[in-house]
Amino acid sequence: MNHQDLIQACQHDWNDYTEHSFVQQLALGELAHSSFLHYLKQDFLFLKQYTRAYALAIYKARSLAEMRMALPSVQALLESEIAHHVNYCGEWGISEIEMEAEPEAVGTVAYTRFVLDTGMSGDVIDLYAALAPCSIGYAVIGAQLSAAKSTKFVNNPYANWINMYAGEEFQLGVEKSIKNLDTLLEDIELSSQRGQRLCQIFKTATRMEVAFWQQGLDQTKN
Ligand SMILES: Cc1ncc(CO)c(N)n1
Ligand SMILES: Cc1ncsc1CCO
Repeated sequence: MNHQDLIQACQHDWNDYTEHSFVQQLALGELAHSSFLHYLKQDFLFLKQYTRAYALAIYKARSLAEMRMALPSVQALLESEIAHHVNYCGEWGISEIEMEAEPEAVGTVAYTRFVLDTGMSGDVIDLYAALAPCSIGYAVIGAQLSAAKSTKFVNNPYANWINMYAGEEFQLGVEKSIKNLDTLLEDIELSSQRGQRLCQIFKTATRMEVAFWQQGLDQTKN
């Protein structure tokens, strides 16, 4: 099996995730500031836990080659993506210290602890199945938004966000992660118990992504 099988096994949830109303409104620059700000602060907290999960992938690795697989992601998260969120929040008048002091929303706790628990109680492939919707989904969303004629890049306060996920650094990083995931999945039969379990994990994380967007939208104040 490969990563496409994981997506196809939850195609409906996958579409809800990658075409969510939060994303559509963001592309048009019509998303409420209150929604985006809540999302951005929660996503910062999400990324801290998510980086711990990538570090767990090094701990759970069975070989040096597998240990090396996770390192670029840890680095990209700490030095690039989280830094981007901190800068972004800075522009909106919020400091890193304030962001770290923000309480985690229930959807943030649920998603990150699901990923960490899957990795703690399972093996390294279970962990990668739980990590995968995050990186693959945002790469799909970034590419879709940057290709769509309807996306606004001028007078859109969220243009930076789109450019980051559509940008080469993120896209190439995810391409590499997908190659690694496909290597790990190569010898697993989709219809086997193991294959079905991985589909289940991937689907749960995808549903958590839908809830994460919704958590932002629910903060809409006019
Ligand atoms: C919730 C969530 N999923 C995926 C990404 C992509 O890294 C992110 N920043 N946040
Ligand atoms: C930077 C980054 N963000 C989520 S995953 C990842 C590493 C590439 O998969």
